[in-house]
Amino acid sequence: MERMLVLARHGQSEWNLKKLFTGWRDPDLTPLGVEEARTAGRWLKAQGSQFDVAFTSNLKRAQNTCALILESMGQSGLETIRSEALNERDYGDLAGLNKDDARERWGDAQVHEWRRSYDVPPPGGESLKDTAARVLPYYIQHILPRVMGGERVLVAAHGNSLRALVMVLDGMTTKTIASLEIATGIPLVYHLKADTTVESKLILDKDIDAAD
Ligand SMILES: O=C(O)[C@@H](CO)OP(=O)(O)O
Repeated sequence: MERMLVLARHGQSEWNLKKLFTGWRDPDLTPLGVEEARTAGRWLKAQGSQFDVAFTSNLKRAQNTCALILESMGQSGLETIRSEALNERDYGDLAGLNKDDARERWGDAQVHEWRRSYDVPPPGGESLKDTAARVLPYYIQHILPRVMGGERVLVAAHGNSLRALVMVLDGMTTKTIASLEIATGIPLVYHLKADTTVESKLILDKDIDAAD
């Protein structure tokens, strides 16, 4: 039985381009972000993947990425389930601020701690631990049963909501998670064992031949 789970961060958003903390704000993809999503779909198609169901967040950069991936795989209209549980971490009072300005104001170390530590929340926002506390129950209750039932599942979401998931799948610690970055538009292709742990992981980047 194929237990395939593909995690894809959205393509570049308008606020990624402007280097603004985004969180639950809802900017759209840039033209580059649209292209990244289409390319991800082409890569997945080139390696023979098809999906049975897709999950995405309540934010349009992830929803549009999901739709563009499916479109370039010839799978537009596939069942797609949206949930706020998969949203980006809430960046609280930092949302809308420029990341370079924040580093000047609070210092590199503090800003890095807010962005990448496990349990230090940004002011008024969610830590990765808080984010995991909503992503993981949703994964266990809604996504994992579909994967274990033999369906091929796409999850199009966000840097930090996916870090919460990868932390568990890859068995990372609260320390090693601090150095994990998830690139825009690069799908992570997992196959799971019958006990729900990871059998294989492939990072689908440009080394994969995906000529049109
Ligand atoms: O601003 C955000 O919402 C996220 C993702 O772009 O930023 P960071 O990488 O700093 O967690």
